[in-house]
Amino acid sequence: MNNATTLSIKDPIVEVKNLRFYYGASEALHNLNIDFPRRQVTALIGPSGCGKSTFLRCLNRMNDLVDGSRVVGSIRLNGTDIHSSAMDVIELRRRVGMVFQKSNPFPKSIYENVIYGLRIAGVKDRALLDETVEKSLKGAALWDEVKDRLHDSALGFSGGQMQRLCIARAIAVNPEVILMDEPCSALDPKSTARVEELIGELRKDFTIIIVTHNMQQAARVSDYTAFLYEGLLIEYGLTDKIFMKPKNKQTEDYITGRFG
Ligand SMILES: Nc1ncnc2c1ncn2[C@@H]1O[C@H](COP(=O)(O)OP(=O)(O)OP(=O)(O)O)[C@@H](O)[C@H]1O
Repeated sequence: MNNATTLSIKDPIVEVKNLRFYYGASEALHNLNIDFPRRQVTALIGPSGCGKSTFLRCLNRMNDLVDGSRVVGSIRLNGTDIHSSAMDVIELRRRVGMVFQKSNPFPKSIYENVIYGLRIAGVKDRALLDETVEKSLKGAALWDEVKDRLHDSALGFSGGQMQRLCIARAIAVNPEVILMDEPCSALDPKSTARVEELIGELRKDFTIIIVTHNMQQAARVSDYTAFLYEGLLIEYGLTDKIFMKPKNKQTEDYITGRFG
C-alpha cells in the first residue's frame, strides 16, 4: 500500500516518482512516490534503518559519493530531473542544501564559514559578502550573539551556535530546499528549542525536509509527515492527521512508541 500516491500536493517543489535506491545488490528504498510541498516543513520519520537518511541524501545526490550505489526512478526539482544532463550536481547541491546531525563548521572564522559557498562560486564583491554574512546570520538567529566576533574561529562556539552557523552557511547560497538530517540530535534541550524555533522562521522562505527520531519534534516543527518502514513509504499526510488519526496500523504503532 502506498498512501503517498493518493496525497496530492499542489505545485510541489520536489516530485519523487518510482524511486528505488540500491547499495550494491541490496534495495534500500522500494518504489517511493512522494511530492514535497513548497515552503513547508516535511518530517521523515521511521525506525532506525528504514531508509530516512538514504532518501534524504538522494534528494541532492549526496549518495553519488557511495561506491556501488544506484538510483532508479526520477526526482524532479522545480520540474527538472536532478539526474538529467541539464542538472549540474554542484548547482543542485547549492539549490538543495544540507544540514547534518553533527554540526560541521570549517576551521575558519565565522565570516568565512558563512560565505564559503560564495567563495567557491568566485564571488569577490566585499559589500555583497558582508551583506550575505549579516543576512544569513540574522536568518539563522545568530547575528546578535556573534556580530562582534565575526573573525573569530567558529570552532570555539557551543554546539547549538555551531549548528545555527551551519544553517547560516546553508542559507547563504539561497537554496530552494534545505535538507536536515537529525539537526538537533547532538544538542541540549535549550539549543534544540532554538533550532526548532528557527525552523519555524525559515519555512517562510525555504522548503525544509527534516529527518527526526523525535516524535514530539516532528509534531512540533512539521506541516507534513512521511512515515517510512523498511524502505517503503507507509503513510504520508498532514502532520496533524498522521499524529492524531493515522490510517495505517504500523504508523500508529510507531508514533505511539510501540516499536522502533
Ligand atoms: N553506505 C552504505 N552501504 C550499504 N548499506 C547502507 C549504507 N548506508 C545505509 N545502508 C543501509 O541502508 C538501510 C537504510 O539506512 P539509513 O541510514 O538510510 O536508515 P535511517 O532510517 O536513516 O536509519 P537511522 O535512523 O538509524 O539513521 C539500512 O539497512 C542500512 O544498513
